[in-house]
Amino acid sequence: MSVLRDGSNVVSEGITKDLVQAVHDQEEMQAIQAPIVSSYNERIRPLLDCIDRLRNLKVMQEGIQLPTIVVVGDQSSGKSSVLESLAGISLPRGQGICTRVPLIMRLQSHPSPEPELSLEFNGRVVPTNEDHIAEAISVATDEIAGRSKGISKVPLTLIVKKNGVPDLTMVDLPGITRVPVHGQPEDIYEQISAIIMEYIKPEESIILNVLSATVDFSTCESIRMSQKFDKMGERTLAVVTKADKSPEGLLEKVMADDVNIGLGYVCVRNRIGDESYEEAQAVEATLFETHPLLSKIHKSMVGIPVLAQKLVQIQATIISKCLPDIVRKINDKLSTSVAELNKLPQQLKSVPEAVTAFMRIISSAKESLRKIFIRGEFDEYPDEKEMHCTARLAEMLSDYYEDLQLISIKVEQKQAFLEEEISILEEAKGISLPNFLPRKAFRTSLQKMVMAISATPAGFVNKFWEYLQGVLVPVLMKHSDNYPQLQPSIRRAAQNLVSKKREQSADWVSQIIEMEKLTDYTCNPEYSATWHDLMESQDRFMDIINDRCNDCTKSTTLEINGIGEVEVGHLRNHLVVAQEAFDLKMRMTAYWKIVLRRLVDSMALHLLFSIQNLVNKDMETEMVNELMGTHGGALERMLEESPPIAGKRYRLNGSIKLLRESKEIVAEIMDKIAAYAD
Ligand SMILES: Nc1nc2c(ncn2[C@@H]2O[C@H](COP(=O)(O)OP(=O)(O)OP(=O)(O)O)[C@@H](O)[C@H]2O)c(=O)[nH]1
Repeated sequence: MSVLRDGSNVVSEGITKDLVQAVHDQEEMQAIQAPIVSSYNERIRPLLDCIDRLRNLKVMQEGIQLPTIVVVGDQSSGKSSVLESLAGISLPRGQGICTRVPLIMRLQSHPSPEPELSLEFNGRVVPTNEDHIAEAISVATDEIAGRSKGISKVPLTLIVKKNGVPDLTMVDLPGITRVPVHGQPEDIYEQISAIIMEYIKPEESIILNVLSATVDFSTCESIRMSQKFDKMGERTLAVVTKADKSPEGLLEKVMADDVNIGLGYVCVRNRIGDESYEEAQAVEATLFETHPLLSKIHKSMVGIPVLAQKLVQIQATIISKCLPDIVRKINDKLSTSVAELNKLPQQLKSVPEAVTAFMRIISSAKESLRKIFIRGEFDEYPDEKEMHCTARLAEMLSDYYEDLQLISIKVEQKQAFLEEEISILEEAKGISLPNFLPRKAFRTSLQKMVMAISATPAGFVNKFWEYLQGVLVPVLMKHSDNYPQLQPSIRRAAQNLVSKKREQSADWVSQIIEMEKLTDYTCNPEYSATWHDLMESQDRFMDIINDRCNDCTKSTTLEINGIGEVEVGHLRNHLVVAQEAFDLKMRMTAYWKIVLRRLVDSMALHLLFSIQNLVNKDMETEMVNELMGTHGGALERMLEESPPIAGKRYRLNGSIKLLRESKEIVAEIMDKIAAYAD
């Protein structure tokens, strides 16, 4: 049984299952000395061309991954030498880092005996030839990544059209090194890792892991890295180079498969020094046939021709497997981009068009504001609690009522029971009948209470308008999203409007406070009812302070309905005014309830009225004045498309063009596949 079979036990499903099967089928082929060019190539050539054309179009920029054979390996493991052997050309080779940019190598079998080589990078095509290719790659690398030893993720494409090469596209990546050599940036490892990961992460990538026979595979960085994304090695094929240098134990190493290589191992001996490719091929073939140790390795696992055959097979399988998905993704992305483009605001060409667009912003914003401020519908902002305005406003009003009550209680608790009332009555004394509660005393008491809470309504009004601004501005911004050039003016208009409204509310509140101070009136029958209830405790009160009850010596506390328990013992020194003071206190208590409710009720009506006016009338006027008034010029600004929208339109048009071209390319190949199937 071959190592390949052992190694593939772990593979179970999906693309990788097909891949492993493909490799098995090939293993069964008797023609181990596979001709690099075969009729098989002619079948996969169109598939490969299609993928290469998509790669050239840069369809990957649109997030569409293409099946790619990615060559990874530790530094100097022999990656470039393997590619050279496959392509039969010279690449920059040597000790230390040679590959400094991703090198996309497209090998194409070509009928003419004259090879054609060219490099594509930075939008240019540079023709070259076999004698100068290594030098041309070094020059292009310097141009992309600079002359020092730095690296770059900008790829360089090498097209090799040559008689006898396999139809293959592979990406050679910089070798992994942990220690920066002279002239390399300190973070070279991180930079190289980032590039490698970007290429090997997609499920569509086949990892060609180049391992030197001279090292322990489990210590290779490239194995560690490929296992991060392909833990079971299901899409990893290992090429073991330098078999000639380290033949001892190689068979055992690949048989043991300690590093989980699902797609199997191929051991090779690359060209060395000045050998020609023909010489190198012959030396390799002899080595694996005659070497006492290497000849024991199964023939399906040795030599560059076997590697070429395997890669061609794997590539064909992965491409045909991925193609339907690529077609679907291209179609999906195309319809998403077209829909996004259609959603962009229409490019305005004239002032009437700009006026219409402006009026549309106002009316759509108004409708949203009516929903959230007035009708309490928050379907546009289901999860943003702050935007559920009617509920928040109701909460704010109930907090406001509680605040007013708390302040009133604190004022009452400042002095002992009736002490305040007694002092007011003392000062309100005049030449008049006794036992006749002077109106002046009631007014004084009322004014003191009103003064104590007077700052609260003003504070509440500020808090409310601040909240309203926090809702109004985002709603307006959302509706004017397509015209960012208008947004500063719209924001300013909204802020000005809220300031004006806040001032109006502040004036209204101070008037309300003044009115409450001036007049003590209510038509609410609850006032009299409450006063009567409270006065029911008066007799008991008088008994306690006159010491006329049995238990009065023991306890001088009195329970009053609606007020609670109060200490009255200190009032025995004020027997003359105590009764009047009690009456004054109870009248004030009953009336104050009415005052507080009136303050909250009228605040609610005032605010809702203000909101209605703001949404229905004032907002439009303010916007028109701000945007079209003397400092406006908004309509002219609307005619110039904003840079972000123009940028988005440009980007979407670019994507759509690219995706349409891609769609045509894949449509062609799908037709061909359908023709084959027939
Ligand atoms: N003896 C022998 N030497 C080899 C073999 N393969 C590669 N080499 C030598 O190993 C050295 C490194 O090979 P490269 O192909 O440059 O390695 P690389 O992985 O591309 O190097 P970087 O891109 O710099 O990471 C070169 O001197 C090659 O000639 C082989 O099979 N046998």
